[in-house]
Amino acid sequence: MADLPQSFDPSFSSLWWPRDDKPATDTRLPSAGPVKIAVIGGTGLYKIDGYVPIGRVNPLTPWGYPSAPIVILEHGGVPVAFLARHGEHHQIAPHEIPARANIAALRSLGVRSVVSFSAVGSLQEEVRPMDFVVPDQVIDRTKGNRPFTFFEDGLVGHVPFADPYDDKIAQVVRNCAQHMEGEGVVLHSKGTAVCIEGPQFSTRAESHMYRSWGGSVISMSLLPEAKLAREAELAFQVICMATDYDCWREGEGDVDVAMVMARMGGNAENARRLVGAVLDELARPEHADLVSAKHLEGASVGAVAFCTKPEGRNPEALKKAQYLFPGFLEQ
Ligand SMILES: CSC[C@H]1O[C@H](OP(=O)(O)O)[C@H](O)[C@@H]1O
Ligand SMILES: Nc1ncnc2[nH]cnc12
Repeated sequence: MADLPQSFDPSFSSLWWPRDDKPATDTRLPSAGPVKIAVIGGTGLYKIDGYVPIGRVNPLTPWGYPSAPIVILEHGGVPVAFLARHGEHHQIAPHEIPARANIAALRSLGVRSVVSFSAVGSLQEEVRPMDFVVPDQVIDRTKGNRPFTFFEDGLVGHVPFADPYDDKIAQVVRNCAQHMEGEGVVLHSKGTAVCIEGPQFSTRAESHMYRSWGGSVISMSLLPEAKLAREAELAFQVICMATDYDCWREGEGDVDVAMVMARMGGNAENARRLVGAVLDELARPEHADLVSAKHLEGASVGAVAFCTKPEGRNPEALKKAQYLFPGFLEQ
């Protein structure tokens, strides 16, 4: 059996077994302690340079397996978990992403802060392809087909979501990008993201409508990851990279996959450098509380405890929630 981190709850040890039932012999978990920081990579970001892979884990959560085995990377003694949102071969469509398993699996490893990465269309002239955007708002245009909450089936919880992303992580990203301005990194420090259902791109009428709503960028993967991270008390921020002007801009080709891939490829180096700089910064001791998401601790327990009375709580739903929060609402 693989070495487990000190903080790891042994009752979940059997979950550290790869999907194909092969022993996790390639898993050497970090000596530096629990893995607190994770990166979720989207289109075009399938690895992070400068980090050494030291293990792969594939936890079976009450919501199934994550999109891909989670790769544990290490750099300067700091462990980071990396998860490919669309699977290792980009074989999972946005509406098929097992977002609950992804977030739950990361949390089960000790992760408390997540930097997510998304390829997006630009809805504003000034957000040029290759620019980065750190959104502070999101408009949900998914169709309710995707699982978007951990609290259901006899356990109700309503967490605040007025500010869907984590401004403390966003500030770290902004500072890092500022230092990289002369090196071709252009970052817009705020913005409203629109998350559509996909997998088809938008119609021209929709694209114009999203612009009129004040949307800055558009993607298919910004939600429900963020909602679930909030419920799981993880500090979560998405970094977007514009790859196209969707289909609203006259004289510009309408978005297609080849365009997205080409622009991601063209700017992949900057994306990796930005993510690397953010991780290095987050690893500094002054960000220890942020990385541990101390500012979110207890929010979900409260959100449920005030809602569903003890006699109405479904034991099965409670057991699932206890995977996220061991001891959750135990009498
Ligand atoms: C391959 S184009 C559409 C695809 O790109 C974005 O992916 P991600 O956000 O994971 O980087 C978009 O959301 C779609 O999934
Ligand atoms: N125009 C677009 N719409 C939705 N998702 C995208 N990902 C990249 N470009 C996109």
